[in-house]
Amino acid sequence: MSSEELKQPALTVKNISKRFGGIQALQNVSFNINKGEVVALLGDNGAGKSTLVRCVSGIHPPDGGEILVNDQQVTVASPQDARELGIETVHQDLAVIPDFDIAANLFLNREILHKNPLLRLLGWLDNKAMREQAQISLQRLNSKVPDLTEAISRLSGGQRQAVAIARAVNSGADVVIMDEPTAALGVEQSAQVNELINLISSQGVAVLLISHNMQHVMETCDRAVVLLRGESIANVKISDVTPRDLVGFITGAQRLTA
Ligand SMILES: Nc1ncnc2c1ncn2[C@@H]1O[C@H](COP(=O)(O)OP(=O)(O)OP(=O)(O)O)[C@@H](O)[C@H]1O
Repeated sequence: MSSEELKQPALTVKNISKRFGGIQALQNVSFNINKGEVVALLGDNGAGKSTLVRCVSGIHPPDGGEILVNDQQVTVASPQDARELGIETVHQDLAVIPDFDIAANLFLNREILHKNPLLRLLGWLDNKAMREQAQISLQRLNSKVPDLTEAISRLSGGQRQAVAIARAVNSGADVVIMDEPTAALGVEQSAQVNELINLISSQGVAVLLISHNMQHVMETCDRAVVLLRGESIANVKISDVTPRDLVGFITGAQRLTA
């Protein structure tokens, strides 16, 4: 991807607002993520991060504002809409099915049907094709997972995370949103997930990362957007700030209007 293409916004949110009863969860939040950019979405508990992710991934309709994908205004009325628009979300619970094998999880909701027309009609799946493609997409992510027929329940946290990220990338997503991808992981597994994030961004995928871990943000992200009580109060390049600055924004001690 050329450096010009990398400057194009993959995802833009403009003046997104969302209220739940008496709580203004989001108030006119605006920012964009360029192709190949990794942007951290930061904020204290209750700041509005998950609500924003849910608006962008089609779970909550925003009360107002616009969402643009590749500079085109879109309506994201359901998670299916988000997927079709190239927005994939890796939620904290990962939504993997523990008893299914790796390949089956990679193709969840987009299974490849059997080549034989009669068997297709009966809903038979082409397991061989799914395993072959699963192998290719995990290799593309340099993921060290064991046998693809291994049940997800037998994988480590980092390997499950890799499968969930591979699934998102496998779908050809332009934007991948990750909710606390390393929260439950050890040091080595977190490093693996960081490598995956670097790799997919180098392939032009825009990444929005929710994290409470400032070291992870400093190592992995290009920019940070900070929410405070539903408002965006900072939009900064990581190379311009220290972890202390970020904590200052999160707690509201420092403010820098986006
Ligand atoms: N479905 C809902 N119904 C009512 N209030 C909600 C709902 N979802 C979120 N809220 C409220 O909106 C505000 C923002 O919540 P949100 O979950 O987006 O914050 P967050 O930044 O993701 O926090 P955390 O880091 O704790 O996950 C909070 O006050 C929360 O209680």
